[in-house]
Amino acid sequence: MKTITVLGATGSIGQNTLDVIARHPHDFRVFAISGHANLPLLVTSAVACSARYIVISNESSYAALKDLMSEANCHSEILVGAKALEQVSSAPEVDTVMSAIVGAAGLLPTLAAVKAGKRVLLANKESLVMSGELFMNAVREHKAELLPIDSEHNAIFQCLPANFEYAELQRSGISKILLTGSGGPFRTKDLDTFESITPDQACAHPNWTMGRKISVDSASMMNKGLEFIEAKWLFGLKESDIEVVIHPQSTIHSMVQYVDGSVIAQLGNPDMRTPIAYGLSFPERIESGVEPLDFASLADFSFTKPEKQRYPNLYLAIDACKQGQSSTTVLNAANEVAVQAFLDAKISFLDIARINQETLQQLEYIELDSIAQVIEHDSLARRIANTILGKLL
Ligand SMILES: NC(=O)C1=CN([C@@H]2O[C@H](COP(=O)(O)OP(=O)(O)OC[C@H]3O[C@@H](n4cnc5c(N)ncnc54)[C@H](OP(=O)(O)O)[C@@H]3O)[C@@H](O)[C@H]2O)C=CC1
Ligand SMILES: CC(=O)[C@@H](O)[C@H](O)COP(=O)(O)O
Ligand SMILES: [Mn+2]
Repeated sequence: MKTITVLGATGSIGQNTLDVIARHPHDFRVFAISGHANLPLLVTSAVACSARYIVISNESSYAALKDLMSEANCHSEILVGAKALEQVSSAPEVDTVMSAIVGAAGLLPTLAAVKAGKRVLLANKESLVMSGELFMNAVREHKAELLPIDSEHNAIFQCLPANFEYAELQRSGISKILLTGSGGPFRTKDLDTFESITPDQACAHPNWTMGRKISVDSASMMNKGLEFIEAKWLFGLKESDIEVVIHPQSTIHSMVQYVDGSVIAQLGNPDMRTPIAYGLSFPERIESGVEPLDFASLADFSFTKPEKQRYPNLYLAIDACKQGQSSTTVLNAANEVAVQAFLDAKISFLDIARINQETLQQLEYIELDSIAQVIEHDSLARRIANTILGKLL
């Protein structure tokens, strides 16, 4: 029996995680779940999975949560604040932590799980984008077990040889990592019409059902840029080892190309319960609730290169990755500010890349030698991005 904490339990990944866990009541028990604004779902989830602890970010939600809990006859214990997230991620009873808070807020609780040597199921790609080298050093130092949940990285993990050693592509005969992306809902949309894109249009992903922030990132392909950086740190890659390929059907979740001409791909229906189940049960396999692929009804597989003009955010991210940690931290922060402003209908879809680019230009590159410096630099980038945003309003 494994004991699990689910950070971000009210989100898309969090709910899929609880769904997989509920299918295996003899294998997994839930220790703690966390949520932020969606208190009703937090309470129904806590009742359904019998969570011992519920963690919320803000004291201001406490009274409303208490009321909802007594109405639902929910007996979980409430913990509040950033330190409580770290506490339930590092508690001795916990074996596995699902890191599924969206954005920079996920970094410290995920690191707490790493430092406690847990099995960490990493959906929160922002942790690696913000602090890749420091994060991976902590994984090694504390002997944590880091398993990728992001579908592409989970696919790559499945396609690598079992004896793959970090950064040793040549030794395993690997010539390239092929990172696939759908191209999002605007892959064929006339570029002249981009200024009028609405948040709901951007969130209507052709294949995946996800939270609104990552959905906007998929539409701009910033998601693939963040994943490029994530792949670099997870597997110890050079930028030249990674090629981004548009595959609109999202059936192939990524591939590894070998020097003998073989390409090993991981395929499946676009449903996050597959990588979640793999992370929970690794190295075993468990049932996840995902429908098997029906090859007879699959549409053609197609592949193209991502156009620079259509996806400027992807290329900003690849350039930032080449520059190093300071640039990817700045880009992530600027993008979080810009995407939120777009979702709040304050700026246009095209303004997201404008804010990202200008923030990167305004901040000098510095070495970030500690997590405290990463967080300080993230705050500085948010202030600059907000100033640029203010001029657009
Ligand atoms: N969805 C997907 O299929 C995939 C997601 N990912 C990554 O997984 C992570 C989660 O994505 P997704 O599930 O789609 O996102 P959602 O927006 O659906 O869920 C985000 C979760 O984080 C919580 N949250 C939001 N803000 C804060 C905060 N400031 N402090 C603490 N908790 C907070 C939310 O709580 P509440 O809802 O209660 O406000 C919710 O539980 C992201 O990093 C994303 O990039 C990666 C691959 C695929
Ligand atoms: C499900 C998942 O892993 C997402 O990150 C997905 O990759 C989004 O689709 P895009 O390929 O369009 O970014
Ligand atoms: Mn992904």
